[in-house]
Amino acid sequence: MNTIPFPQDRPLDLIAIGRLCIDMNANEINRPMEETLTFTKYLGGSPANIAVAAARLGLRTGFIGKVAHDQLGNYITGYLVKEGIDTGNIVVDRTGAVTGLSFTEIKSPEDCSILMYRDNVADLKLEPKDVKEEYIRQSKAILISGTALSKSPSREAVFMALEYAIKHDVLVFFDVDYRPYSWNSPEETGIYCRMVAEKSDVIIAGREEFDLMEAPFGELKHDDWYTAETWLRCKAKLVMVKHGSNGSISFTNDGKTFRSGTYPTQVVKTFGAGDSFAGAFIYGLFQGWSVDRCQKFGSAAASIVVASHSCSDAMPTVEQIQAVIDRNEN
Ligand SMILES: Nc1ncnc2c1ncn2[C@@H]1O[C@H](COP(=O)(O)OP(=O)(O)O)[C@@H](O)[C@H]1O
Ligand SMILES: O=C(O)C[C@@H](O)[C@H](O)C(=O)COP(=O)(O)O
Repeated sequence: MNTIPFPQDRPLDLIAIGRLCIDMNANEINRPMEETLTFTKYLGGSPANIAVAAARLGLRTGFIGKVAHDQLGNYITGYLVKEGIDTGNIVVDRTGAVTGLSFTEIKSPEDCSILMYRDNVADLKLEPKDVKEEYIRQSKAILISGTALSKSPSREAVFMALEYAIKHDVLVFFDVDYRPYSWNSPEETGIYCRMVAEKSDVIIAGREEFDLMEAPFGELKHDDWYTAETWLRCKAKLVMVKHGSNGSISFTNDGKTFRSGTYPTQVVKTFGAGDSFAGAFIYGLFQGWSVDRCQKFGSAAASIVVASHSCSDAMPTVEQIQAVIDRNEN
């Protein structure tokens, strides 16, 4: 039996919901932002990156989101169409909201940061009425990105999607994707993310992100086993804790634990690791692979993306990921 039992006979594998943005990645790497002169534009936003990763690997992927009514909004939708992602449920904002921008600073391979411009962004204007029950029931799984919970009406739209997913046995992936800039306080983040995590089938997050959700449960434990126990007691079938360059550890509701290290690579920048990891990991679960194998596959995908300049554009194919695994096993 598969670790994760997906519903069968649905035209779509995965629908991502949330942020559709632009990454402006510094061309002059190993310099602070103040001295960076030029940037290259890419599709960005964590769920958008994961959707691209999944589609490149062959999953039938769709998206629920809102884009600005301008050239950047057109660019985003056009990019997704080129990747074979269904954009029929991406709505164009008519309130004058703008596209979220992420300017990346690559000071060194270990020292990277992101400067986000996210005031009045179109993605957070997604409304409950933009989320169609009929669309969600056509998919085997949805992917919720935590940042979409940071403001209304996007927050309510996500809860709507979550309820439709549960009603139609659509599997729920939750990637916490904590971006402090989007939230009023860590407490607010913890409360809303916890409400989704409690109803999710697979939770993917870093140590700090789990800590945010676990804070009100008592003294913070910063402990992966405590995390597993907390969330597997709810609805989760699988809990994935990411530890950056130290790899990841996952726990399943049949009591198993899996660890993965990382694949050696020439790191250009650190961001994009999580999204490529999630996309490839999710793909593996769809193939019915063991969690162990999915985790390695995710890790190999991340090693390719951290060695590249972009996130979305660099998402690898199955063959490219397999080549990394083979190279390191021989
Ligand atoms: N420097 C690195 N080299 C190779 N693989 C990496 C590196 N950093 C992260 N990874 C891989 O990507 C996964 C997710 O990375 P992480 O940094 O935890 O996510 P996020 O980008 O969401 O913070 C890790 O578990 C690991 O497999
Ligand atoms: O999510 C964003 O808005 C920015 C991303 O597009 C960016 O490339 C990034 O930070 C990727 O995140 P990660 O995979 O969690 O490192």
